[in-house]
Amino acid sequence: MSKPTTQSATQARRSAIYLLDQVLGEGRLLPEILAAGTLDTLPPEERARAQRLATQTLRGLERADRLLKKHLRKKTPLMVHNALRLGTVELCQGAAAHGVVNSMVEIISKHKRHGKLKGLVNAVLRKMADEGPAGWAERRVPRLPKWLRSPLAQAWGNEAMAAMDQAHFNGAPLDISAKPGADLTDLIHLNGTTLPTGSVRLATAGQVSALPGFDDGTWWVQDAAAALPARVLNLQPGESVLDLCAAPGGKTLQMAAAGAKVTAVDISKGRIARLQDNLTRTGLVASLVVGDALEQQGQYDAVLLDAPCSATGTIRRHPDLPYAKDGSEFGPLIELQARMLAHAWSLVKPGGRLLFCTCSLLPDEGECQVEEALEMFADMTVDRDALALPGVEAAWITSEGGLRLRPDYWADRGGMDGFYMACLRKAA
Ligand SMILES: C[S@@+](CC[C@H](N)C(=O)[O-])C[C@H]1O[C@@H](n2cnc3c(N)ncnc32)[C@H](O)[C@@H]1O
Repeated sequence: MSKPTTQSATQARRSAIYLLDQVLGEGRLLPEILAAGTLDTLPPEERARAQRLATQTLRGLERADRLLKKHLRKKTPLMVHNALRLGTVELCQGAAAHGVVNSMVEIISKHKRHGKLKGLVNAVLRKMADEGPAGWAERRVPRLPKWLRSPLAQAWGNEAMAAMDQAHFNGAPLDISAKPGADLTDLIHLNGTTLPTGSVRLATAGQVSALPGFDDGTWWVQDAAAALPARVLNLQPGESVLDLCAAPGGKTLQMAAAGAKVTAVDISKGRIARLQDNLTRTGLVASLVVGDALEQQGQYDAVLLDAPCSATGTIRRHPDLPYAKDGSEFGPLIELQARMLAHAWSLVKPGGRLLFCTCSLLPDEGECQVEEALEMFADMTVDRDALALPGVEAAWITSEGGLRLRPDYWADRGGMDGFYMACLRKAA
């Protein structure tokens, strides 16, 4: 990556502050802000840099606020506070002081309403340049906001919660799934390793589309945990499978690559278009449907339901989530998941199977859903044998027979997304 000019570095910082304002002030998620085309006028490198800076700041937000606290006696406008937070995180993570301070002072001085606070920004960031880096290392690992940390600590215990905080702070490497038999030697030579479950992990990736094999469509980006539901389902060539809530399609690609006849359904037209792009690039085939999972009909050898959920398992990649959300939508989501699971069950042929999964850390969106379904449907059993896969550890298997994955697992390998899955068999 080339070194940005002073002007483009300042523009990336200005955009990063805007992203932070939107997440922390308006409760919007980063992907939603970016999908609205807000940063589309920036050159791709600047856009990527703005995104990276905002993400880094959200991961370190609690530390930055603790360091800034003693220098901010009065309430500071959010935009100025976010500039200070970003500046603090950059300075504490090794950026050159003059670049960061000059940039932030320029951004604030040109701001219509807050221009008069440029002196404050200058003074505080100069102090941060002096004391910040040492103070940074001494502060505790940033914790999730209480509204989310409390239920997770209650579910998994304080020790696990601390390990999950660490995993969220560390962020996530890039994981790759490939077509069966694909040769990924070039990726492995780059700086990749093969994980025990078969995914390939790159410690540092840079621009994904520039990596070897991307243009040939031999692989796609997919977290190692997210790659397990399709492996557990273990489709055989020619089997019919309904992929509910399918986009952008990591699991669709796996199932199509296994030779199954895949029908992929998603309610979002835009996300189905991304799924189509992924199929085109990889040369794989699936029938795509824009529609509501609850309205699908038919009978399939297998159904995979990746139900909409809190996405709390993906905070390593999406540190905006705990700040943009407040948990108020969890109740309706849990209720929707139960309805979807019941409907999906009606679409499974006798003798077939349903793979239920969510990228959530909340038992209400995983273990509890399956326990309740098992009570409700007399013809449903859990297929524990389906979990006997390379790399799946016995300790991850739950009492009801599902697979619980958490971001603190594989800590020495770089973690994994939080996920829950269970393979449910219908009586023949
Ligand atoms: C967790 S994501 C799916 C990820 C996907 N399975 C994959 O592997 O790439 C959840 C998806 O559910 C879709 N969705 C939400 N409500 C839906 C509904 N009622 N019917 C169908 N899809 C829905 C969303 O548009 C979103 O794409």
